Amino acid sequence: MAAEGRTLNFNVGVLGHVDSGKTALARALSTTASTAAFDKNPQSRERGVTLDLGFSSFAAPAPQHLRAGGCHELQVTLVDCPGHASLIRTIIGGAQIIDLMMLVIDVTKGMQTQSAECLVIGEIACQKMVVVLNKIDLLAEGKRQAAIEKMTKKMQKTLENTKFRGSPIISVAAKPGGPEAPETCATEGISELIELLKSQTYLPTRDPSGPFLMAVDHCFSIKGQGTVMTGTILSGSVSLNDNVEIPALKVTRKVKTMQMFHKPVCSAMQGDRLGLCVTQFDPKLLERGLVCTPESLSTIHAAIISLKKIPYFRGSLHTKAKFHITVGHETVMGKVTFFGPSADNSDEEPQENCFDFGKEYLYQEEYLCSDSKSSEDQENKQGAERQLPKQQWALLEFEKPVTCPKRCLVIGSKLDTDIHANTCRLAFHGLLMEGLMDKNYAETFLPKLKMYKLKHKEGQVERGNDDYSVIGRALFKKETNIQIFVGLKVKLSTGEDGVIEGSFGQSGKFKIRLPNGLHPSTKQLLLPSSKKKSKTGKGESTAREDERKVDSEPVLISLCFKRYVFDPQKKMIQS
Ligand SMILES: Nc1nc2c(ncn2[C@@H]2O[C@H](COP(=O)(O)OP(=O)(O)OP(=O)(O)O)[C@@H](O)[C@H]2O)c(=O)[nH]1
Ligand SMILES: [Mg+2]
Repeated sequence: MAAEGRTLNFNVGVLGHVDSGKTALARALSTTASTAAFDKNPQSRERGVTLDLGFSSFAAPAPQHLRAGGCHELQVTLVDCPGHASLIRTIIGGAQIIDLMMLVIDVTKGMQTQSAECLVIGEIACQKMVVVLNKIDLLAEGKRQAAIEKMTKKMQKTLENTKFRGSPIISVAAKPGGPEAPETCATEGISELIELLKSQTYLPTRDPSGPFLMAVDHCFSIKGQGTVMTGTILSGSVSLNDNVEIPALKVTRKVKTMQMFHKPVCSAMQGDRLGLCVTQFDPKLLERGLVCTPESLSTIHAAIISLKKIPYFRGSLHTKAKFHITVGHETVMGKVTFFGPSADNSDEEPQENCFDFGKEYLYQEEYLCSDSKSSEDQENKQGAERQLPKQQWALLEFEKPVTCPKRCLVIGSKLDTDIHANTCRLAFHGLLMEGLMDKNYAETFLPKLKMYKLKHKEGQVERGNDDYSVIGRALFKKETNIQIFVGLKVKLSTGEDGVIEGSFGQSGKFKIRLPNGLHPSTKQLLLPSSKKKSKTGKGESTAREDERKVDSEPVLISLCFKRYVFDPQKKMIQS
């Protein structure tokens, strides 16, 4: 192997709006490539392992810039992404394996809803992109060049605000004449695209450490040998005789043989496309799925993620709302609870790698973002109090358990949105910080999550009782058990600090003890006669107004406390 150099498997995702010609393009690429002159090795033409629908590949001698890195053969695996709902899963599933994304645009239509969604996914999951303007044969002959240039400019502008600014844009006709045209009809621009793809390849960082995880896209059995799973290694590495687990079937099997590029190998690692032959199991039970180091995946019922809203998502993100949540390779419905740093930690720098259970967190009714405000407004000093936290989290509670790797990518979307509604269905993306494996997490785990709500109640002083106590009202409902509030501190709008001493008579009234007594001025305010005294005025209108103000403005009582959302005792806490 060493003498002939390495073969690099480079994974290219083919994404785009429905009918933009992704499948046609993948087909044109693999056909053109395999019949092209550079494919001298007859062995590399034939397909050793049957590739599942959506996967195709072509081989080529490695371009010069890869040779320097010790790689002599290049295999490009095209991951042709199918329709909408499954698209999101496929991409997230392959997020770690797609080294480059081809965004296919129907040149007669330009950016469409799903093209935009693909761009969003690309921004989350991919590093590099090539835009392919397809169907140029549909442009009127005489105006073709001008139309291509116009669309190219438009696309450049679209990419301007993304991390793909300046990505190459190329125009092709993958299937000139459309579905009715004979298969032999000559394609346009495909060889140029292959050259472009080759020039865009790079030596991806592949990490053999950590648990082995492979996304299986095809599974079949070979008589007398075992069951073969083909797929792409998402993380870690695997060697002959390793035990691997198929979590969906809850079985463990031994690796008997392995093949890469039709050749037997003893080990393989992240990014490789592999055929893995293990001791027999019924291949029908696993069409697509995962195979991994035993017990390296966990099945979780809920999760804590760190997340960001996808700016193109027009809806708001409300606590208690339900989303389709893609966790690793599975998509389930889940309920979301948003939270952010506590008031004292709001300035803290984001922690991407861990979630600190020692800290306190502030419950949020919704994800906080600057959407509705202009960015100018945000910079404005006046907007300082609305300053956004640097990091926000969510608790996800799944309708059914999901099996996923640690730290996997999480995407929340509204897949039930009408696909013709022309809106981005992807709502947020994040990283799994903590998976909750216990089915009874609500009792066993959530109480450890110190997420609190700040509560503020306001009432009024009805009258003074004596120099050291007043009677309050309107702070509680009639039926509230005031007993549980006894001992809590309150503050009067006139400045005095007090403590709730107990209920007073019926109808929710209560007594407040003021350890430092009432201010003389407050006493004056609360005098029952103060209302009547006001008729003695000397005609000064301002004085009268003042008095009227006094009459109409009662002394307010404010009660502030915090309560941990998951505290089973619902204790009220004051600092
Ligand atoms: N005229 C013309 N038609 C094309 C071209 N490429 C694809 N088509 C046609 O466009 C239609 C859609 O092509 P597909 O390759 O199935 O598109 P897709 O993007 O894979 O579609 P989905 O997988 O359903 O999202 C088919 O009828 C193709 O024949 C092209 O270059 N020119
Ligand atoms: Mg297709």
